[in-house]
Amino acid sequence: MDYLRKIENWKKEGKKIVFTNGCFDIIHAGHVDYLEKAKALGDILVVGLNSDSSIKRIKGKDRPINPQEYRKKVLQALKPVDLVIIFDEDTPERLIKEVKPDILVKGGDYTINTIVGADFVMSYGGKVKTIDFVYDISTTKILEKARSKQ
Ligand SMILES: Nc1ncnc2c1ncn2[C@@H]1O[C@H](COP(=O)(O)OP(=O)(O)OP(=O)(O)O)[C@@H](O)[C@H]1O
Ligand SMILES: O=P(O)(O)O[C@@H]1O[C@H]([C@H](O)CO)[C@@H](O)[C@H](O)[C@@H]1O
Repeated sequence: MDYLRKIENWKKEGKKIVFTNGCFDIIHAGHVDYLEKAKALGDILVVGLNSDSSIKRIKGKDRPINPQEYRKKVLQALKPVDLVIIFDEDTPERLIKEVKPDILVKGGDYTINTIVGADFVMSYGGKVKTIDFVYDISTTKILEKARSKQ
């Protein structure tokens, strides 16, 4: 797989790989803050992006608003993001096992115990971190606000 070759090359260059995942349906200030802080924990930021069908299963049939290729395009254009990989399962466990990141990151809505893949990453000495929310915003809140104005 092409993305794994890229990641292997970065590792050979001694770069620290940070991995996170999410839906990133409507990008907001919270996402940007989060991605900047995630990137600052290492050298390369790899983002696992939920496919459309996985979002439908997790968040309901009305989601996502934006299809995966559009979500990927926006995410890839953000400064801290080096690589976006779409995954189709409900959790990124398989992808985390492929990528073997040095640092696994999720938002402050998670604890180390609830982060999928945390045990795996810690098993080889990798680190697991959460990043606190600074902005009180989410894609769901944006949609609720927009719908209430209709
Ligand atoms: N306001 C925020 N501040 C910091 N991190 C955030 C914020 N909102 C989401 N994140 C983080 O961004 C990542 C991707 O989240 P996701 O795409 O599910 O965003 P969301 O806005 O919470 O979506 P939804 O409202 O649909 O659940 C997650 O790790 C999440 O913790
Ligand atoms: O940040 P969210 O929206 O809570 O996380 C989603 O959760 C999914 C999974 O159930 C927990 O890892 C995950 O597949 C998805 O990438 C989102 O992060």
